[in-house]
Amino acid sequence: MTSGPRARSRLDAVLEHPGQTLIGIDFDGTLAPIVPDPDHAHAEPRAVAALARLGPLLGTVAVVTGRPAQTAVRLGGFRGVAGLEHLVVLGQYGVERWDAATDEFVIPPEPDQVADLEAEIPPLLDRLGQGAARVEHKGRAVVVHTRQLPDPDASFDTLSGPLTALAERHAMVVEPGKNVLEIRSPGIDKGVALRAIVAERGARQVVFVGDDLGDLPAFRVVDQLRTEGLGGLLVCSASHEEDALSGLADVVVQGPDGVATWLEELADELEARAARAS
Ligand SMILES: O=P(O)(O)OC[C@H]1O[C@H](O[C@H]2O[C@H](CO)[C@@H](O)[C@H](O)[C@H]2O)[C@H](O)[C@@H](O)[C@@H]1O
Repeated sequence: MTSGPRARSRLDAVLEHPGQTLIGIDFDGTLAPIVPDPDHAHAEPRAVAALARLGPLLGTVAVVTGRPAQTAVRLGGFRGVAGLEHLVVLGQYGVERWDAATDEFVIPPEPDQVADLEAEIPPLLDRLGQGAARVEHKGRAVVVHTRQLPDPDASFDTLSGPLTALAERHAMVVEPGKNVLEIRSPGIDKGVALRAIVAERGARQVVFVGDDLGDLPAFRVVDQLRTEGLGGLLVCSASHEEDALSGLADVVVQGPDGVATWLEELADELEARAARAS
């Protein structure tokens, strides 16, 4: 399940105090396999089933994603799953929230500057010869996808500078990801979101599972929380596309399939301990 004695002792702390543990998990590339069309992504069923086993055993299970909360709930199929009655989904990097317990969404109003910025994107893409790039509208953010273009990496490089300049003119920032450039408001990221829910839940152990650059702030916060006396375990969903997280992680698994297996093994071990204790 883990690699090395340090990772093992960090996992042991989780196993010994599951009720004080919060697990935060990313969606795309971690719970859901990467697919060309973002509307066709779906959570790996084995991973959802494993989370449903972990739900009653852990203090908190939270999906922390760049997706709008409503999209993540729909694509994840999280509503009404036995075992996930207390799941929390933090969407748009923590700006939005869904609580399974109440089935309520908290979705703040969209920033005014998004519509103005969006209007400038199609002519900019055309000028750069990238008019076929897919534009994903997320209400409070806009994502330009290059995965479906003939040369995704070259298109990403072509668009990176001009989209960053456009974002800056509208007081927004660019969040790069796997063949995506996402333009959104500054001020909140997955680290801020994770720290807030850890404090809200009074968690003493934090596990975070992620795969992409947008997960780095959460990885850094877990590191900081360790220096503040909490337990922390970092799991990387590795891929050939992004390597920024693997060197920081305690556990490296191969993509959403590996994540699902790791979650199943965690559930197996926690259920075995609970059975021994009863
Ligand atoms: O925080 P996450 O849950 O990882 O969401 C981040 C972005 O993920 C989505 O894009 C990624 O997944 C797509 C579907 O598999 C894929 O086509 C794309 O290339 C990936 O980068 C999503 O579309 C974005 O809105 C999210 O910001």
